[in-house]
Amino acid sequence: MIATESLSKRFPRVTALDRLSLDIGPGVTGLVGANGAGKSTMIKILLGLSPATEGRAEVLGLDVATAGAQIRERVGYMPEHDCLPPDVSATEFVVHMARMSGLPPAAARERTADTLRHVGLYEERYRPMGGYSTGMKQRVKLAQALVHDPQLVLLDEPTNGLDPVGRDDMLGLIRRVWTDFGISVLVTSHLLGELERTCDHVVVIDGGRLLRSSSTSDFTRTTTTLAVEVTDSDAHPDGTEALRAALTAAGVTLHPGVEDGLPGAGHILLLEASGDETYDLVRDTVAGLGLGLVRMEQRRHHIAEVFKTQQQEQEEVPAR
Ligand SMILES: Nc1ncnc2c1ncn2[C@@H]1O[C@H](COP(=O)(O)OP(=O)(O)OP(=O)(O)O)[C@@H](O)[C@H]1O
Repeated sequence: MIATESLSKRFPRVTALDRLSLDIGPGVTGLVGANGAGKSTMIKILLGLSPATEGRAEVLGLDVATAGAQIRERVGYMPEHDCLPPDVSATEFVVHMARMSGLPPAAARERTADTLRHVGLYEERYRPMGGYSTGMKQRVKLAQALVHDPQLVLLDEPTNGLDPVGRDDMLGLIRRVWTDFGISVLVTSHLLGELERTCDHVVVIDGGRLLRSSSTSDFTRTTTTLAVEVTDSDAHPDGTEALRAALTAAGVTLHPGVEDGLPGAGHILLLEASGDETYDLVRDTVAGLGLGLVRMEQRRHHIAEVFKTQQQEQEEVPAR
């Protein structure tokens, strides 16, 4: 879908992208980085709106330097900032964008109604957009990116300004753009955690440089850490501590501290699972103590943890 080779963009004072080489396939891909990392610059280059200083990039097999107009016919774009005219309704605006993309009037109206319904805008779509909430505006911006049935959409910070519920809704919609319509997505965010559930692949950039590009499952691969939560009992008013003592005596390595568990149950113990025998040992120990087993699960990495580790490693490299 997208391939870049040693792509750089230098402004007089800042290098926004620094020799970035990427290969992004179909599905939902997250482009993540702190503010100023170069995400918007990358999107503008991919759309053929801003020339790269060096290197090359292809979108859907088309060269961004020479085929910008063809790329924009096949790619939808949701800009980061508010760009909606306040006096027109969502329907008028999205029909206009559909017509600009070359759809005939009847098809433009039909696609607009379908797309606005898909993003969850119903009666409100006839009201002027100036009175819309941020969430509604983000939905209109997403709708106009989808209305001409592109093969790929580039979404720049679509969850910006949304509260946690609005953010979850938007992430669900983005996921469905791929699963329901087969339209690939490149979505930028400065929040790593968001992308974990939404994306198949994550690209992390920092200061215009590639930190990591891999599938989300590689980021969140399972660890050898086992999380165990038990109930208390009359004989063991602190079931968690009783289990900790019994497992330590049985030679299991436990991580220090406990995490909060489910309301009404105990805390969560974290221990090293050397193999299946650890599972059996935990089960038998819990049963032997007469406690209830609430959970026993293998922990997964969170993307943010992996990212933190990488940053720490880089910071720990001694200066030469
Ligand atoms: N037209 C420009 N002229 C000069 N510098 C620019 C220009 N556009 C972007 N930059 C600089 O390039 C760097 C990358 O900016 P970019 O907007 O791509 O970052 P970003 O990751 O999208 O962050 P944000 O989410 O805050 O927009 C920043 O340091 C920015 O100040």
